[in-house]
Amino acid sequence: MQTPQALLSFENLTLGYERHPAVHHLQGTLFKGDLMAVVGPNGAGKSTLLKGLMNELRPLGGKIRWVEKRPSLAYLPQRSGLNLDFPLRVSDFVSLGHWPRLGAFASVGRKQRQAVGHALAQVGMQGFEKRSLDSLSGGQLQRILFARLLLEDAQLLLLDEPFSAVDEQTTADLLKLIHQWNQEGRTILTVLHDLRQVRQHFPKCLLLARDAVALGPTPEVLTDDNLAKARNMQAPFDPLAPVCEADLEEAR
Ligand SMILES: Nc1ncnc2c1ncn2[C@@H]1O[C@H](COP(=O)(O)OP(=O)(O)OP(=O)(O)O)[C@@H](O)[C@H]1O
Repeated sequence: MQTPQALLSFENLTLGYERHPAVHHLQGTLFKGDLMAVVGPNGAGKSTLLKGLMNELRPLGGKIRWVEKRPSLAYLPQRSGLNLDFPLRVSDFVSLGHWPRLGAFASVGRKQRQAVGHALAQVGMQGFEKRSLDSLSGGQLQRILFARLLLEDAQLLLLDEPFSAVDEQTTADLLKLIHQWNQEGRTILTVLHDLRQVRQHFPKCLLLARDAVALGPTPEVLTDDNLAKARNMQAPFDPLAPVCEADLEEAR
């Protein structure tokens, strides 16, 4: 078996908003080809961590160290953060997945149109090319978002609650795609709430409750003890709280 190669390390990483931390002093390594779930209570900092990886947030402290150069990244935001209620054609929307590699102003040729058709077929949405986004059901929309991810062809995939409000069959189909991407050597970080799903499909896990409770093989992370710790550590985000208690402690 090959020795796993590190993709990035979190070095005492603190992320937050207006100087108030939402993820504290995170340490750990993500390896190339990891299939990792990020779990924790509401407000634990899971989406914040993905935003940090996307460079949407600058660390308040510490850093993310990419071992080689930053790989290509694709991000699936939480559905609640998306406004897709406009009459864009499905095929035009999925075509946007070509942008990161071709640029926004490149013309879409026959090869790219075929790739759109192929991606739609892979998510079971062939024949939907001309439908408008605002006519789709929630599960169909999620399949379309996955089709766009397919075209992005990124090495690191960040998925924020990809199965929320999605039925069992759609979840099973999308999980299959995630496994396929992983078998192709891509690294996948997925925010999830369903621990049964995590145990069944994600060999590695990061349990967050603003601080990292544990990171490693899923059976070692999702223990009763760790889950109880996560529940106890979870404190509501307080905009009036000191900037970071751990930092204050260090300064004393
Ligand atoms: N733009 C923002 N400005 C200020 N605070 C924010 C902002 N976004 C998130 N927060 C706060 O940061 C904390 C972590 O939020 P985050 O969305 O990362 O949690 P989460 O673990 O993804 O939660 P959930 O499971 O509910 O989606 C929360 O207390 C949240 O209110």
